[in-house]
Amino acid sequence: MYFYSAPENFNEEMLRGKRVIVTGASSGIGEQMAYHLARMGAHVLLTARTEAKLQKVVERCLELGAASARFVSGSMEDTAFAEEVVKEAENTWGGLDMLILNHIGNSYFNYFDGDVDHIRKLLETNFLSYVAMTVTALPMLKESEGNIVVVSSVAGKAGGPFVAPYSATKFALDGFFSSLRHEFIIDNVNVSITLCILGYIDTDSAMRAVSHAIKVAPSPKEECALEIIRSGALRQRELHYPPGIVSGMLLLRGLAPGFLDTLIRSNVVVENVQRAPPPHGTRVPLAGSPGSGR
Ligand SMILES: NC(=O)C1=CN([C@@H]2O[C@H](COP(=O)(O)OP(=O)(O)OC[C@H]3O[C@@H](n4cnc5c(N)ncnc54)[C@H](OP(=O)(O)O)[C@@H]3O)[C@@H](O)[C@H]2O)C=CC1
Ligand SMILES: C[C@H](CCC(=O)NCCS(=O)(=O)O)[C@H]1CC[C@H]2[C@@H]3C(=O)C[C@@H]4C[C@H](O)CC[C@]4(C)[C@H]3CC[C@]12C
Repeated sequence: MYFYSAPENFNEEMLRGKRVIVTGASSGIGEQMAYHLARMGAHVLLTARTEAKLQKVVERCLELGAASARFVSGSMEDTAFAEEVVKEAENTWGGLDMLILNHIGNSYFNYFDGDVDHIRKLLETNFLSYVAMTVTALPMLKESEGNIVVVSSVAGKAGGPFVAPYSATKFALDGFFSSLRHEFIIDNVNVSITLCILGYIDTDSAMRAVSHAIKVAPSPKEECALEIIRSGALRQRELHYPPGIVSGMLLLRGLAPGFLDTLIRSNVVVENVQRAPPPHGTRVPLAGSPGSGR
């Protein structure tokens, strides 16, 4: 069986009255998802660290027609906070229909600097908190036959330069959630898992981090956010956005991985990626300098 009772066509009415958690909702794609869901008449529970931003997003959601909108602020570095957010949904709504896991912690677009603690911390934020929220939400999602939506990246399917810590956390999501999806199907658990494989999107933080060094044009965050909600509601296995570019990359990954690697590197202006000087006597460079042939 491919997937239980997946609807074929998306209709915004599908989200009316649904109870949805969106993480990383104070900016970027998460903020845009909150606005789409509000317009569709959903109940939204939003989370991120910055209370002042969340307050504004909640106000806008109410203006746009959300059935209800509230927020909980805190850091996903702490899995106890991740669980707390889901419990807030349980206490407020008594159930949950859709869990959208979207937040990421700060990282860098540069040569891997050898900082193992940064990877550990990023795994807590970008991966373990996703697992913790899923575990706590599962009884409610089973009850509602709901949806888990996991926002990932092409960097979680194919390695590229300068995103080693980030890429590791996104690959971890694929491994975990793809395995869990099998178990749900084997056990007839009617909870869908949608893994969203995104290319470069024009959010402020992504543009700040990479616009000086990436040759391809970013895709619009508003459309991206709508496609994520749509694919979750349709219970799709994976979303590829923007579709042509991402699906093409994944096809090449199977057919000609070496060629895909060359293509990925050719889209990066390596000269514009400045190697940060290591703090005095602490870090050893792990790769040759740009142009040294490594
Ligand atoms: N933009 C892009 O080009 C791409 C993005 N993606 C994926 O899309 C998703 C959204 O990315 P994007 O919108 O660009 O990112 P943004 O930086 O715009 O948003 C990140 C969100 O996460 C929150 N956040 C940051 N740190 C923490 C933390 N420690 N605990 C809890 N929340 C935190 C931020 O709010 P606050 O600071 O208030 O906590 C913010 O709401 C991510 O999963 C990303 O990997 C995938 C591919 C490409
Ligand atoms: C570097 C980003 C990590 C998140 C972050 O820390 N943002 C704040 C930076 S700021 O302090 O300056 O504001 C990455 C988040 C999304 C990444 C992009 C992505 O996932 C798609 C492409 C994957 C490819 O392998 C490399 C290029 C990407 C556009 C990639 C670039 C790094 C991110 C923007």
